[in-house]
Amino acid sequence: MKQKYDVSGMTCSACQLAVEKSVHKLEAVNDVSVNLISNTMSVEFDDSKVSEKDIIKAVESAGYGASIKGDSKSAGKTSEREDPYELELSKMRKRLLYSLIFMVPLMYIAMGSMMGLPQLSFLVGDENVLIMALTQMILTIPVMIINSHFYKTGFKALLNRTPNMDSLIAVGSSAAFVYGVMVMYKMAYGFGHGDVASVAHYGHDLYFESTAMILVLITLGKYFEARAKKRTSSAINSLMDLTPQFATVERDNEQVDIPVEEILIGDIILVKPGSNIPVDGKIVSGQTTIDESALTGESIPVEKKDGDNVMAATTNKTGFIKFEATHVGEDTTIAKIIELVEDANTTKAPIAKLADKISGVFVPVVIIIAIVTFIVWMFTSGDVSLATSMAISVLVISCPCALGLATPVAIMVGTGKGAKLGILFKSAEALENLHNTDVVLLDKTGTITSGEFNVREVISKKYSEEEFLKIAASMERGSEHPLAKSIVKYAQDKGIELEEAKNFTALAGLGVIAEVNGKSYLTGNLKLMTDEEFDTSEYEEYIDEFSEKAYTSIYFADEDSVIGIISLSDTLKENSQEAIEELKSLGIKVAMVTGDNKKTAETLGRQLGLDEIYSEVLPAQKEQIVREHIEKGQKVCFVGDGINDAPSLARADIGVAIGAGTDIAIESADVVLIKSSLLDLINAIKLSNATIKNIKQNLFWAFFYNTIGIPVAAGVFYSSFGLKLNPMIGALAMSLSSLFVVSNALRLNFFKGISAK
Ligand SMILES: Nc1ncnc2c1ncn2[C@@H]1O[C@H](COP(=O)(O)OP(=O)(O)OP(=O)(O)O)[C@@H](O)[C@H]1O
Ligand SMILES: [Cu+]
Repeated sequence: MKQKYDVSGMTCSACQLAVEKSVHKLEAVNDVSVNLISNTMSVEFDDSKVSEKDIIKAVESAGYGASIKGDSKSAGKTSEREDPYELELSKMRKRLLYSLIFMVPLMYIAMGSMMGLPQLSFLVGDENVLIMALTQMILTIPVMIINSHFYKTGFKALLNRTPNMDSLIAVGSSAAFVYGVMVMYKMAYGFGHGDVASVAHYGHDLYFESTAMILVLITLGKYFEARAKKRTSSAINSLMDLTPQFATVERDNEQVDIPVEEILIGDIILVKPGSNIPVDGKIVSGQTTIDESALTGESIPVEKKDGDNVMAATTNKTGFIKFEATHVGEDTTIAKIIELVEDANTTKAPIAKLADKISGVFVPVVIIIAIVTFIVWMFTSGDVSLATSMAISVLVISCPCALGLATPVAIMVGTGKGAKLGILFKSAEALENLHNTDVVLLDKTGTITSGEFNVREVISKKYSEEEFLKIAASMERGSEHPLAKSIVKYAQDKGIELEEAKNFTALAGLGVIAEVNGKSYLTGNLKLMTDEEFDTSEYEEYIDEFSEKAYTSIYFADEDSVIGIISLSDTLKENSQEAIEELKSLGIKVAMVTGDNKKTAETLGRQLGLDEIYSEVLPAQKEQIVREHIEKGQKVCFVGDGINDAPSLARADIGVAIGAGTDIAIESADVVLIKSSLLDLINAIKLSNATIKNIKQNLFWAFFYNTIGIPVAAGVFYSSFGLKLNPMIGALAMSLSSLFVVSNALRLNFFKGISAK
């Protein structure tokens, strides 16, 4: 089974890896991936062999907290939704403020005298140097206490032998503090032996202010980072905000306002014009127009009356309606969309693998480099102060978070942006891979065309039109196929009374067998007719003529012979032509794969300028075609909507389902286009491209920063260029570097898709 957990206490990608490793060690855990941005973990495990308790324990043994996602009462509920980022931010704001109370005087004492600022008399002069040092130490300790979480998590992780970024900060800042204390001992020794002059110069390299400054700067950096991270989830939050928190419900003939999460299925809900719909349901009285753009992208409001469905998060425009709740809580359409997007963020993009590997060994390697730096400078210069300062700089300048954040933060913004545009990516991998597409295979009915057929010709040489339609529509009533639905509707509109069909059997990709009035009938395409050895020549001339117009014709036969045909036309979706041209201009091959007959398919295919056309394919053959393309080494994207497309959607490198399609198609796909427009396929590909570009920039930056930063901090350029970094500058650089990554990812919010002309 698959389960999601909330994980608390993680600060950087080393933590993430520690959790993953610890959980992966459990037997019967097949897959685990932790997301640092959403602080979630998704685990796939065999629940007959490991329990959820074991998993939670494993996370705890790595030093972090875990709870099952959605376990806490408030999870997923609109009104009680707490903002974890806001909590974190207010905590850090407090820490910063309290730290400043001690930081300001500390910096004044430590740096002020060098800048010639007036100082308290008991702190100046060689004879007072010990008092000055003591004062600095006393001011530093509170800052360390206020920011002690770095030490708690850092040292704990170090002891767990999974050091993380906090370990670096903890070791770096406490090394500076310990050094300061040691210097004070030396001073005291000097004083005790009457050697005041020789110890006075120590007053300038105590590093107490570095200890405090490192802590404050990193907290400050984390604060800005959290603020930026908060914005990365803004797209999802704005989706959540579309459902109102309260609703007016009729209970015991009284109207009561209750929180949305208390609405039960069957409740009658009242909605005034201008309000958003709280849950999914069916109108029982009133009529109105509803703006469904948030969910379907369709900007023209839809007329709704008695018996029509309404969806949560859409806006009631004009009328007052009462509706009955049919789906509440996690079952509403909007909740499912949000869950999809959130789920995508618990998966890992393949491009993150390298960064993950590196950040797994990053911290120990940095600690080793720091030790080597210290030893080398000790031996070459003999200056403890210099060696200490360099080693500390190495520790605090190294930034594993920039590496770890590079991918997930961009995926977060990318999937959120996608959701806003009506493109749902179900996994990070889908968002990453889509941009590599070589060939797009498009299903015809419902994908390129609207799938809403119009009956054009009804021809029967055996029965009157009415008699024939009666048989045809009666048999088709049991079918889900768009062709069938249109025929039924056509007959009903003509006022034809339908019969009960018996022994209904659907033949996927071929047609239908059913009994009407005790007689058995068959309907379907030419292939079905030839398979059953029916002579179709009587209708050939009509079929040929209608195929030229890209009509789809189906045959009807009784036990003896063909009794008639019905020809239907489908309309191209508004943007299909434009979308196909765009795809080709992106250098992607476009093919159509359809169950429809050859002539109809080719007429349409020529019209659209498709590269390849596959017609009269059975559902299993569709999947076969996908496989053949994959075997040729192409990255295949399949776009479809029907039940018969599900295997192909699952097989393709990327399966894209049309939002208006069947549930099973949506289930099998990696990407869902809510607005059901092919133009969004272009947007999805372009968004994938933009996201990957962004990730690459982030990764480049993170690698570049560390490969330059660490050597500079280690003093590699000190001897030749005199380049030496103060630990405080190191801490500042480190804060800025992860902030850079997050800010860069936020630029993805400016992505603009093409929209319908
Ligand atoms: N209920 C039905 N009644 C009559 N004919 C049917 C029915 N279902 C399928 N057929 C026939 O089988 C053919 C193939 O159907 P299938 O569902 O595989 O693809 P399609 O809907 O035509 O197109 P696409 O593959 O592009 O979605 C149809 O074109 C039609 O001729
Ligand atoms: Cu960092």
